[in-house]
Amino acid sequence: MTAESTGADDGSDEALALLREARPAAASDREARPAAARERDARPTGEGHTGASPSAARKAPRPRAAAWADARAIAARAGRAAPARSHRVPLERALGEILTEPLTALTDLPSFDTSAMDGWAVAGPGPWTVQDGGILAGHAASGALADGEAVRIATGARIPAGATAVIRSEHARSDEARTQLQADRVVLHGQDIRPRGQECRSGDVLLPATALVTPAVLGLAAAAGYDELDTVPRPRVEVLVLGDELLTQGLPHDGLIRDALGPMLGVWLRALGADVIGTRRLKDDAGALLAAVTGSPADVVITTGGTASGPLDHVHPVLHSAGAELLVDGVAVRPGHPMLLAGIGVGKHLVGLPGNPLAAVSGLLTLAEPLLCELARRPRPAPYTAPLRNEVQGHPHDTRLVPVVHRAERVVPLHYNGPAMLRGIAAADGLAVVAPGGARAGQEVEILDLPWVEAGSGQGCFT
Ligand SMILES: Nc1nc2c(c(=O)[nH]1)N[C@H]1C(S)=C(S)[C@@H](COP(=O)(O)OP(=O)(O)OC[C@H]3O[C@@H](n4cnc5c(N)ncnc54)[C@H](O)[C@@H]3O)O[C@H]1N2
Ligand code: MOO
Repeated sequence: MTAESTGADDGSDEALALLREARPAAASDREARPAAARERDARPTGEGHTGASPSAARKAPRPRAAAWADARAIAARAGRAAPARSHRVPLERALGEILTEPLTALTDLPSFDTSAMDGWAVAGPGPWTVQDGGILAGHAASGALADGEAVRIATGARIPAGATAVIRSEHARSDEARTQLQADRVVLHGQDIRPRGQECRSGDVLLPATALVTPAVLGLAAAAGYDELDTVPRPRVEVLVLGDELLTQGLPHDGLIRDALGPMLGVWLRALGADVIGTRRLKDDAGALLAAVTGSPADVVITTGGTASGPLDHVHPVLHSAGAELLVDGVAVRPGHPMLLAGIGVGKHLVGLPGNPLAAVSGLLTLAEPLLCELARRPRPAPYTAPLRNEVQGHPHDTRLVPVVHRAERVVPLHYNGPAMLRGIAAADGLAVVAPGGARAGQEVEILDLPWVEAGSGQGCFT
């Protein structure tokens, strides 16, 4: 490995480091492990869960991991295959959702002939006799103008019947008595009048169904008379954070560690367009997990941890008990290879993210992102590539996802990209997809943008 290359963090580096140290596990190390972990090792196999035995799940041969691109395609297909849904929501709740009905104008726009400028409405050629008063925006129709008459008018006000043009205040002069008006320049017929229906006629299709509701679409919908819109609801997501070893505050102690995923995933999922209905922390208890999974009202349940084959890794046996269909069971990607995707009912899915935090991010972007995007019927961001500034060492047969930051037309692979680390991804603005075998400096690699730095996909930040 060159000084600038980044290692294949498939766990082998950590394993080699341990071997090199050749240090027998000290009794104090063993004792420092959480009581729950000691208990879980001591527990007879199969205890503490309902349904299929974890040991059976452990011993059953696992199917071959899906290739990374195949796993994403399967997740996307699962989302597309879910039954189409639509709801009617007030405008302000529709932002970031996809229209299920065309946006058809409910009115002409403008809905009346409108003054485009502050000035005078005039009828026929000048000079004009100025009428008393004036017409302001929001006022009902005023009296008609006869040829040779003018009246003060504000931008946005209704053009009186008979008016043939608007003259801007700065382009005309009235006499001292303010009864006669003279134009400073040629007055063109219809100038500075926005005619009714200039932008659209009632019934015109302004946007097709499938359009993304952006802030501008909300403005257009309001202008065109809408109070509510028919859209694809955001997929409802519930996050279940598993692990007896997790603390929700304070410093790590006695083998317990802070939960890094609970604070991260809910907001990340919202940035991916999900309606996160809750984040629950569960102990390593198969019964509790089964109840949480089968009782969840969410369209997508996201679990963290428990995907591997340790004694308290309950996700597989619980899915078996729940009669789930495993669509992806392991992905040839580092980190994150134990990630999984299962169908848990009509239109309902579970994404099992591995517990190691960067591995969980990998699962989020590999499986949850395409699934959620398709469930919400949102367009997938177009894939793009960027050249690497530095060589990245590859995994022999798995894809690697490596945190990178864009710098001067290139992407710089970041250190601290081990499966249990968040330091690299916290400084990153994307993940480079490095094919098995690695990539040279200068080589183009696919980049997965992080949702808050996404540019050009039209979905904005934290929608
Ligand atoms: N025999 C094998 N063991 C493991 C394999 C394997 O292939 N064979 N794969 C390793 C890999 S890779 C990963 S990733 C993990 C996945 O494990 P689980 O999904 O079962 O997750 P846990 O065992 O519950 O946790 C793993 C690790 O992550 C920490 N963790 C869990 N949740 C959180 C959280 N919310 N915040 C911060 N850290 C968390 C946990 O304490 C563990 O250190 O399995 C390997 N083992
Ligand atoms: O590397 Mo594991 O794949 O930590 O998820």
